[in-house]
Amino acid sequence: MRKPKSKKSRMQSKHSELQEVELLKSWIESQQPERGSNPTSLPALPLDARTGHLDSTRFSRYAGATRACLPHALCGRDVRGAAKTGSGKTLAFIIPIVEKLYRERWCPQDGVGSIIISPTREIAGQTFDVLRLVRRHHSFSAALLIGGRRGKDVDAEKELVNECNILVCTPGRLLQHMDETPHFDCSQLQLPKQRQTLLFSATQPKGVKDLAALCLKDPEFLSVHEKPVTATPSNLQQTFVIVHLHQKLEMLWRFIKKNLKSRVLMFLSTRKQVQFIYEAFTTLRPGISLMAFYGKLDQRTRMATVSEFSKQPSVLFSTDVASRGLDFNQGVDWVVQVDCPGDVASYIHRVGRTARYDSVGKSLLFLMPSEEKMLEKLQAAKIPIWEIKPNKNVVQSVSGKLADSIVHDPDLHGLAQSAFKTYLKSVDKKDKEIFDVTKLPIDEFSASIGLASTPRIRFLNNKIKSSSKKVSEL
Ligand SMILES: Nc1ncnc2c1ncn2[C@@H]1O[C@H](COP(=O)(O)OP(=O)(O)OP(=O)(O)O)[C@@H](O)[C@H]1O
Repeated sequence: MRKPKSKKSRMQSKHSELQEVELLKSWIESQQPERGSNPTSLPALPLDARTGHLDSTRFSRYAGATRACLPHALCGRDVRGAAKTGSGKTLAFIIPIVEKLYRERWCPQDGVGSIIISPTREIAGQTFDVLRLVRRHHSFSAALLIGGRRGKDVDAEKELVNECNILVCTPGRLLQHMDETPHFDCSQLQLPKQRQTLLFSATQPKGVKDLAALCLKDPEFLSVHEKPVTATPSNLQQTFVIVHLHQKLEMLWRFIKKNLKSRVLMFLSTRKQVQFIYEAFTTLRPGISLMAFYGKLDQRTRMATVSEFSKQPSVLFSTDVASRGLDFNQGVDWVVQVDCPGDVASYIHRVGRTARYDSVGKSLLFLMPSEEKMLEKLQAAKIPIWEIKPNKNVVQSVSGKLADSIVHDPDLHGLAQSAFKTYLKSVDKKDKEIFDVTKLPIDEFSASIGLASTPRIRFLNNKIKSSSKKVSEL
C-alpha cells in the first residue's frame, strides 16, 4: 500500500502546481500566434507535461488538424477548421479541453466541467478512448454515457454522473440524465455568452457555414491542408465503374470474390438493402466473413461489429450510419459505394473511412449511366477519380442462385421486396439534377435481386403516370 502523503508534501505539490499553471498561462500569452496564421512550425506547444507526454501512446507527434489548431485554441480563440477526413480532428478538441480544465485547476470535487456530445454511440466511444489516453496522467474523472445499455447500467451511471469532470455522451442519453438523474444540473448547458468554440469539418457545405456563423465569434479560419490540390486524402486512390442498376449485384459479388483478403466497407442507401444483401450473400458463402451495420442494431452487436471488422479480412455492408467520424483503427482497405451518395459531402465522408492519417486506402464508386452528372460534381470539388472498366468476360451469375434461395425462404423474399422498395424511395429523395427514379429499369432490377415478379410501387406508378400525362399535353 502507498504511504499517504504528508500535509507538508501535499502543500508543496499544490504550490508547485500553482507555479506551473502560472508559467503555462504566461507562456501561452507570450506565444499567441498571429491572427490568420497557420502556426504549424512552433517548436514547442505550451502544454502541461501530463498532456504533452503522449509519446508512449499511438499519438507519437501532433499532426495535421491537431498541430494547426492547438496554438490558437490554447489561447482561447474560436477556431473554424477545414481538415480532411482522418487528419486527427479528435485530438484537436480533446487537448484544449483537458488543458483548459487543468489551467482552471479543476479537481474531481468540482463536478462536471466539460460535456462532449457525439452524434453516434460509436463516435462517442472512440472519442472517449482518445480522452482516456490524453487525460491518463491527470486526476480528472471521465464517463461515457451512451444509449443501448441495460437499466442496471443506467442506474450505475446515475450514481457517478454528478461526480465526473468530463462527460462524453450521445444526445439522447444526456437528455435522459437531465430528466432523471437527481441533482444533475446542466443549466450551464445553455450556451454561456463567454465561451470558446472549435468547429472542424472535412467538408464545408452550407449547413456547416451556417452553424459557424451562428456559434463562432471572431474565429480563426484554418485550412489545415494549405492550398489543398484535392479535397480527399492524398493517400487515397479513387475509382469508379459504370454499371447498370440490374448489374450491380453481379458486380458486387465479383468484387467480393476478387478481394477475399481485404477489409471492405460497402455503403448502401437503406437498412433493408443492407439486411437483404447481407443475408442473401451469406447464403451464397463467398469465402470471406460478412457483417452488417445499421442504426437499428442493438448496441452490443454494433460495438462487436466495429471491433471485429477491422481485425480480419471481411466485408461490412452498412448504411450511412458508418459514413462520418467512425474510425476503424485505420483498418479499412476498400470503401465501395454500391449506391451513389446523395451529394459530394457524403461522398467525401464515406471514402474518408479509409486512407486515414498515414495509412493508404482505395475506393470504388458504382455509377449508373444516368448518374454520370455526379462525376462533374466530384471533379468540380477537386476529387481525383479514375474510371475502371469491368472485365466483361467474367460471368458470375448470382441472380439465378438468389432466385432459388428466395423461393425457399419467405423471410429472404420479404427482405428482397423491402430492399427493392426502400431503394427506389431513397433515389426519389435525392437531388433531382442527378437522380431520376422514373427512368430506372425496375423490372430488370427486380429480376436481378431474385424476385419472380416486380413489386407494385404506388408512388412510382403515380409519378410515371403524371410525367407521361405532362408529355402528352405538350
Ligand atoms: N498524432 C497522431 N499520431 C498517430 N495517429 C494519429 C495521430 N493523430 C490522429 N491519429 C490517428 O488518425 C486517425 C484519425 O483521427 P481522427 O479520428 O481524429 O480523424 P478526424 O480528422 O476526426 O476524421 P473524420 O473526419 O473522419 O472525423 C485515428 O486512428 C487516430 O488514432
